[in-house]
Amino acid sequence: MEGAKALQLYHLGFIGAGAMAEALINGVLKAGVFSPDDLIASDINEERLRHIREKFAIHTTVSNEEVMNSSQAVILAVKPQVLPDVLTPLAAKARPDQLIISIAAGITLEHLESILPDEVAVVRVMPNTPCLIGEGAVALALGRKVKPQQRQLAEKIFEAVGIAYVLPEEMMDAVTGLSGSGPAYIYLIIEALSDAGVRVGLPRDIATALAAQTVIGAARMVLDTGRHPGELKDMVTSPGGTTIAGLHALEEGGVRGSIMNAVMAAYNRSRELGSRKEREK
Ligand SMILES: NC(=O)C1=CN([C@@H]2O[C@H](COP(=O)(O)OP(=O)(O)OC[C@H]3O[C@@H](n4cnc5c(N)ncnc54)[C@H](O)[C@@H]3O)[C@@H](O)[C@H]2O)C=CC1
Ligand SMILES: O=C(O)[C@@H]1CCC=N1
Repeated sequence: MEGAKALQLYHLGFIGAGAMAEALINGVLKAGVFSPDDLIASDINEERLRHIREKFAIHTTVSNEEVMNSSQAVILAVKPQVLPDVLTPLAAKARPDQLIISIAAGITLEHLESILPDEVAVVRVMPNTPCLIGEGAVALALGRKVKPQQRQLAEKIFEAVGIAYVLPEEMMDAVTGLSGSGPAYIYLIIEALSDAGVRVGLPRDIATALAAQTVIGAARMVLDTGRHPGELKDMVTSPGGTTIAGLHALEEGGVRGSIMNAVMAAYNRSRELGSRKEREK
């Protein structure tokens, strides 16, 4: 262990220190819910651990077992394809006073509970990368053994990094298709808007800034006014004006259908990842 607190529990441990773990570590530290001394992370990739240690000054280790043994709550942040193999050898170390949180797309509570000892509490969570800056959209599904205090802990972690809803597990694949994968769809749209700006003569940096701020502004209008997106769209759209010409082009391009297809495709893939046979492909 590098810089460990002997015999003391960490509040939160991460098994897998990749992109999503990094977003969550940054988010909880930035929100001030935990300090670096409260956190520990493990990974098989020592380069990742060095990066995480240098960026956040948290404790790191190559031993997943150490994270399991020393943390009050453990976030399983490895890929769904390897999660069962990572968790199985650690399962016997899990304790009833601990909370196990999986952020792996597709992996069901039933599957996680079947690996862990009977009395251990599990929460399945679908975060997204904007948790990095406290703007995440997160859904939590509670396992059978989760006590009120453990639910509070899970909510505290994820409310610190964005908006967090406790939902029935049946909705988790849908959440994955929408908000879990969704940032990537929006980046693609921002990139396309920026390209379009360059195509009509704007400098790249200005085009990207205008595109990104337009997405932020439009999203804030939806959340802050509570108005239907269609009504807000109509507010932009003058009769015979520029916007309706642009909207017509989007409708001709089938953008609504494409976006719905994207969410459906990610939803279906999340369901596939939940099935053992498909994960092994
Ligand atoms: N990236 C995203 O936007 C989101 C990811 N997720 C979920 O988060 C999980 C992690 O995804 P990412 O961070 O994107 O992947 P990633 O590939 O960036 O991170 C996974 C990390 O796990 C490590 N790892 C692999 N085998 C290990 C082992 N045996 N023990 C310890 N560490 C090991 C890898 O070295 C890597 O650093 C996945 O299950 C994914 O479904 C959920 C929501 C959003
Ligand atoms: O692409 C993936 O599988 C992960 C899960 C949701 C977002 N990224």
